[in-house]
Amino acid sequence: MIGFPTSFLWGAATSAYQIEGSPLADGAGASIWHRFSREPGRVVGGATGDSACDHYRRYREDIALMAWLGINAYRFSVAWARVVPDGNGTLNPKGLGFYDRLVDALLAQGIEPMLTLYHWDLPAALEDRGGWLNPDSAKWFGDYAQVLFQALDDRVRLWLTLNEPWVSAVLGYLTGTHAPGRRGLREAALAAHHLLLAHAEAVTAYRAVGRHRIGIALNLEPQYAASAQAEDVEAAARRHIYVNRWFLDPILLGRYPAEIPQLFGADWPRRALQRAGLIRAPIDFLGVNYYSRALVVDDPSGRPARGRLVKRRDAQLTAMGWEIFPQGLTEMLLWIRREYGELPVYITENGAACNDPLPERGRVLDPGRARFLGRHLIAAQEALGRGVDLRGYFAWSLLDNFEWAYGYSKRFGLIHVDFATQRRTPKMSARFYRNLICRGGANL
Ligand SMILES: OC[C@@H]1[C@@H](O)[C@H](O)[C@@H](O)c2[nH]c(CCc3ccccc3)c[n+]21
Repeated sequence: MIGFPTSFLWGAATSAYQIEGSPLADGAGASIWHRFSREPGRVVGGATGDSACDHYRRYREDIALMAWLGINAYRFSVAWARVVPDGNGTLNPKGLGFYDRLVDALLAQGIEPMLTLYHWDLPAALEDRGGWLNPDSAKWFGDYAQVLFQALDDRVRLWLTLNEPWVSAVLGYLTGTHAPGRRGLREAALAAHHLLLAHAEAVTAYRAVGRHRIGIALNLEPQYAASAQAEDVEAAARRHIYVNRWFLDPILLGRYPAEIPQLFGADWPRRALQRAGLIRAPIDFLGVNYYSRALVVDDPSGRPARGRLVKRRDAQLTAMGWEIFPQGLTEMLLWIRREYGELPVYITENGAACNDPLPERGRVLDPGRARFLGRHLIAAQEALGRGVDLRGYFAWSLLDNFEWAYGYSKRFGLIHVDFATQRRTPKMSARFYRNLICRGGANL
């Protein structure tokens, strides 16, 4: 088993709305999650990101924790509405100033910033103009990206355009469980298309001014048939197109999978097919967010992929109910290489929600999370040994934080946060990860 390259990035990941708090401070505009979390019934316990981890004010303390952890990279996202409060127009220097200081403080600790331009928190003012359903959304995003390229490309060398556009489109516009909470197959397909055009707009803009590397972070999930029955095998194949290829193909091949218009039927935006070619703006690396696999049975009523998810009775699950399945990471990484060729890859998210005990005498014993990380790093090492050009791993998440519709009821952090006092307590898994990084991932 070969080890990890010495240049390997050992990181941790977060996102703006989930950790920053102070959503309207210093001239920031509201985001769709600021609005959505205030709508009754949308978030467990009626929680919002008003405080979250108070990272907007405590970022220096958190960077000191990153230094203690020994990570050499940190993935974070920029809140679009801090930098451009109405989404497309006047800049807010104070908003940009926060990220300027954050990047400098990271570099001062020898921590490589990986910046996600968009992690679901669209400016509310743009939602009022149709949001991702408006064909202008790609240009809005390109203009915003340009601002950040100008301001930070002298220090940020790893850029991500979007975090999981599939989730933005499906949970935001089909299931309605995420902001902006709309429900419609046609809207989801249209939003997805505009998100892809926005990604391409930003990559194209970067090619004109950027000196480093840009990619995108996708939630990728291997789909397994729950039985050998033909109808289950076909359902898993359909869901593979729906969850993985719907976005990978346009981004990396410049065309939608042929099966996608069939899955969406009359709800598929016809013009999308002609414009798919615009989406293939070559990227420098792919970000893979891996958590679990899906086990699929045929479900003729399931829209649009006509497949339903099941769990094995003996499956080990995280506190999210997701099956712990490390080999799926190896298989996904190998599949990407077979299907799309040699492309540098970073695991931009991997982690587990666990029912952690409360801190006791400054310790939080979360052996399940340490074991999850270890098993997935072994799976990553397996892929490396079989030729995958894996450049880094970002644990989700540095801190317990606002877990979207679950509010603060699900904890993914390496570091425990007491949201009442904002006290941070590194968990056992943080020490495990720290020790592992110290030895460069040897003897996993
Ligand atoms: O749910 C844990 C994390 C979120 O906190 C991140 O913001 C997000 O990037 C992220 N993506 C996934 C996997 C895809 C997914 C997203 C939302 C709900 C279910 C699955 C898991 N996570």
